[in-house]
Amino acid sequence: MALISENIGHYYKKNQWVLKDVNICLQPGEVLGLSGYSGSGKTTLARILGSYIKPKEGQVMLDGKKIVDIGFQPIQLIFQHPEKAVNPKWRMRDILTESYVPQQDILDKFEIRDEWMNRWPIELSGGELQRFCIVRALNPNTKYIIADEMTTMLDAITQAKIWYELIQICRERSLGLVVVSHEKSLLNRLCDRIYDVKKNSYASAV
Ligand SMILES: Nc1ncnc2c1ncn2[C@@H]1O[C@H](COP(=O)(O)OP(=O)(O)OP(=O)(O)O)[C@@H](O)[C@H]1O
Repeated sequence: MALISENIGHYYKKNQWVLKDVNICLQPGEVLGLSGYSGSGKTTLARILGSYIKPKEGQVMLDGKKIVDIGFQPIQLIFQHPEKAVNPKWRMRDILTESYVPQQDILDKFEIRDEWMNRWPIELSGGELQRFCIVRALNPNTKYIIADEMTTMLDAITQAKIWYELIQICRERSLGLVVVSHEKSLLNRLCDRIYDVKKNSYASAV
């Protein structure tokens, strides 16, 4: 069930192309990095891959088919700012279980404590909240995860723990993972391949 972007092009202001002729193929279980300087279009591409933005040119295909907007989305995005990705009027238990009920072992892996379940989002730290967003994205029907600067605001130890667990789960379940980051060292450590958004080309992770 490959995730393929065919000749993607996008602009926000007419004819000022942010992306042009982007062709990406991501296989299940593969970890792909998106690199590029600030403003090069990484987030734009991530949102196109996750069907948050319809590109001006080209299309995204999953398993040879166009992605439909209705129903559960098999491509899940995780954003840099978890507080913007949750409903502030919902308690954490409801946020977590909106689309499925995670098993205890996955909550343990991400060190999500039972006492947090009755809290409101504002009563958790950014790192705690992000762990809920990650587990929420790991619905059994998820096929691809797109993580856009997901751990940028976390300390190095928490960052390392989260990536370790997420990559293990992705490998076990054969989920494709797109890691968007401006940190080349992080991408080199995590990814099988890296796509440079501005150069429109792949470079092998070293
Ligand atoms: N909604 C929008 N309307 C207009 N221009 C936008 C919009 N979103 C992004 N842009 C512009 O498109 C370009 C690419 O932005 P994008 O956020 O995709 O880059 P990025 O590589 O993710 O940057 P960063 O690393 O700083 O987050 C930038 O010049 C940005 O100003």
